[in-house]
Amino acid sequence: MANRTEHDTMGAIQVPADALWGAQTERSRQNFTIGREFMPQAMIHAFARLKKACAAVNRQMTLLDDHRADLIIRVCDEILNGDHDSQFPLHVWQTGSGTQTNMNLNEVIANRAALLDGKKLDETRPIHPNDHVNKSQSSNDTFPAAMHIAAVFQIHDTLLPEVDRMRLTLEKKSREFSQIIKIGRTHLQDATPLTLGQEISGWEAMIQSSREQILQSLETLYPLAIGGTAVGTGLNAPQGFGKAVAQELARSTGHPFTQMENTFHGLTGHDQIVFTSGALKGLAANLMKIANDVRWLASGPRCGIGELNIPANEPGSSIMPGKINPTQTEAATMVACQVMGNDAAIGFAASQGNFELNVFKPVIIHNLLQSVTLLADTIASFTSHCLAGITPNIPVIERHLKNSLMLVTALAPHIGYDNAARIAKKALADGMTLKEAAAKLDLVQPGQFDEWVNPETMILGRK
Ligand SMILES: O=C(O)C[C@H](O)C(=O)O
Repeated sequence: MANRTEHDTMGAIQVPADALWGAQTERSRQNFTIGREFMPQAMIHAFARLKKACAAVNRQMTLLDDHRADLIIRVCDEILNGDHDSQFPLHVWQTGSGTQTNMNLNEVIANRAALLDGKKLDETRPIHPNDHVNKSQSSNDTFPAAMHIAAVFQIHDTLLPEVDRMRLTLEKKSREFSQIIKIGRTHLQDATPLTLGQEISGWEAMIQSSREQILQSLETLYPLAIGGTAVGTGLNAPQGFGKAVAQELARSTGHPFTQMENTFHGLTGHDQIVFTSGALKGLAANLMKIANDVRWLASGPRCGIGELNIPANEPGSSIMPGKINPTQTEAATMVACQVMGNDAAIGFAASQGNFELNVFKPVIIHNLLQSVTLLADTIASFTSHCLAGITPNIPVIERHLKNSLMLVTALAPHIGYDNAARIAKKALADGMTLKEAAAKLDLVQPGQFDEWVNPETMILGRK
């Protein structure tokens, strides 16, 4: 493969001839071949938005001439358009400040700008990666700002629409099944009845609650560290630079970005991402619980609980003919485990770093964005391929309801807890119905029993 020679302050280095990146990216590419995780595209695009806003503000503050600012902005638009996705080859496992990814952006923008300006990739570029593209900036304030921007976009554009769709699907199912009375279960034991609609309304409310918690977390992400430069003081950036860049981003993206009140905090602490990951963990916990309930209620088809039918999407077994498995719930619960693991890694990483800088930034944003993507995708899949197709298995639901011993609870106000317990125990021990046991013990006459033990009057009016 043909190479060209590029230079940085360390000296010369060979770079693939047509690569838009330069010497510093190439050094990272060679020095950090760790794992298979690359800097997420959402981060690259967030950086492009940020560099574009920085160029606009540098121009307003007369630090960049029109020609250079226009070129930088044009390249950022091309990056956002996906034209240069292959030019960002760096791994997550690199310097903890993300400097090499910041320089990857600076170099690609400078080199592509040279081509747009009619020059060659031969270092005669009109734009310098550090002096112009990185003007008034450091990795230490741009990388954390890009982390927040990437998280906001990814949550807003991919996760929230799927969360909404799942909630609406559950709401529809809850309404559809509002008249189906079934037995409740607590501690995995028979309990008093409720409707299937009420049971699903609990799941719907859990998803709504997660949605609200995620929206609260977005509020913590809008403030950006930009303007703090190397240690938070803003050295080499003009007064008001960070505020103006945040305003420009708010104008161009429609998200209410601001400059963080304390930029020292923005560089050295990532509690906002810990908080956001906590909200995602809450969603993962709710997803785990709902998917588990669905697969238990659908267990069988002959030897399980069997109260729900779920869509038969694919053969479940390579050896057992005709077997159908609850595969969507398995994917969803695996994702929930991964999100909880990511949350633990984010918590550890955010608690680290010394003095003015947290140097665990790439691992923090890699884990957060992976959680968002996995949750968005699995929720979409679980909703379309499972939840939307759930139907009740009425004969099984009715059989379980009639068999349940805990309908006896309705007798307690009439004959007392102790007598009601005697009826339940006798019915269980002698294999008879509650009604038969009540008559045998001479505690409740059959007519009274039918009047008092009526599942329809035991579900109250809620939802
Ligand atoms: O890359 C920078 O702008 C700063 C770097 O992370 C450092 O603090 O050494």
